[in-house]
Amino acid sequence: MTTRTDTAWRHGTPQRTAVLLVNLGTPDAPTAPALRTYLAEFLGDPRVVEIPRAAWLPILHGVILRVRPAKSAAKYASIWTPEGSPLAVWTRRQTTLLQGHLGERLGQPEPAVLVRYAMRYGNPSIPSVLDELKAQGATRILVLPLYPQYAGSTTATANDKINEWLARQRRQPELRFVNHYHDDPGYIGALARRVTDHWATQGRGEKLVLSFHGVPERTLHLGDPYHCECHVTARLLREALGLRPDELQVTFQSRFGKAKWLEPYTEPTLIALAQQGLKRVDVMCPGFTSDCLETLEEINQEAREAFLHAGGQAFHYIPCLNDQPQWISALAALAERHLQGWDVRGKPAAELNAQRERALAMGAAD
Ligand SMILES: C=CC1=C(C)c2cc3[nH]c(cc4nc(cc5[nH]c(cc1n2)c(C)c5CCC(=O)O)C(CCC(=O)O)=C4C)c(C)c3C=C
Ligand SMILES: [Fe+2]
Ligand SMILES: [Fe+2]
Repeated sequence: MTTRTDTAWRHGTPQRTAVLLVNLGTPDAPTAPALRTYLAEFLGDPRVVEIPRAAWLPILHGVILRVRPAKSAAKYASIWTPEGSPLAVWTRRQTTLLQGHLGERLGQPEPAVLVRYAMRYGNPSIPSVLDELKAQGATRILVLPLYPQYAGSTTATANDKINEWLARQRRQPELRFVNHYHDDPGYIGALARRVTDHWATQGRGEKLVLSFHGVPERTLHLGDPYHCECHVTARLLREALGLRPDELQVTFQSRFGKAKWLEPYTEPTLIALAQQGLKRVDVMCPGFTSDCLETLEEINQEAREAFLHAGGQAFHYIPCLNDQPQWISALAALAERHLQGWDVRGKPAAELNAQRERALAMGAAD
């Protein structure tokens, strides 16, 4: 329902631009009750589990939410930090760094562009952050998901949540959505730098495995571009590193449920490589822009153990982009390119206000 009164902005309010970083979200604590709340929201999303509600909700509430929270909580406990869940810690840090970077690049001490983050599931929620941005006078919002590859189960559902909020506003901000940046040279360059920095200090493995989060294979046939975008990222990264096709392999992790997901699966591939005599593997997860449960526990703990148990001798995990300076620069450049049409660059807030006041004085605007 539309809000009856909507007086966040008065006549003559200057344009204020914001960048909203959107990430998946994470539980508030590594405990079974916190996991139950988080998983109920996440797995109750029809964009994530595309099974008719009448069939899925009894399974979710009857079986999954009874068993999975405690198991997942134990996994989260193994990666939790004093500052909280790694996904939340890195997302906060990326937000702070991007705010500094954009302020600096746009040449203003007082940020003309506000940078905030919101989580699709859990906290801070998308509607709460949008309310806050609106109250701070953000009349234009650039939505930048922290997912380089587009998927219905990540990018689209975040956009849906934003549009749900928009539908409740009497006076709507202008919105712009970045769909994907899987082939962005800044993103690819930051990934390549991550790998070459690792090789410079740790030497190089016989193969570089790129493990992306999986999705049901069915979504590929239904037209979701995710699979293709993961492969484009991998090819561009391979070219940037000057590797032969056989020196790099794409795999998909985190299968959920019984259906077929994108193949090849990460852990069985690593086991097969070890069994074929591969001694050292380097593993990286380019689809995750922050280290999180799926990289720190599933890859760096579980997959490592499986590879070593199958006869591999060295497993090198290359961390996600996190707060790497090249990555923050790439994000800033990406945001700036999308902000260009909004004419923010080089126009400090003070100048925009002065322009507005001149126009008002001349009676050219209300
Ligand atoms: C990066 C892209 C991601 C896609 C695509 C994605 C699809 C997807 N995920 C699930 C189920 C789960 N994922 C879980 C954790 C999780 N997933 C992503 C990213 C993508 N998921 C991240 C970054 C994380 C980690 C969050 C963190 O807190 O660190 C979980 C929760 C953990 C668990 O209980 O295993 C589930 C469940 C499905 C079903 C799906 C596509 C349909
Ligand atoms: Fe996931
Ligand atoms: Fe997982």
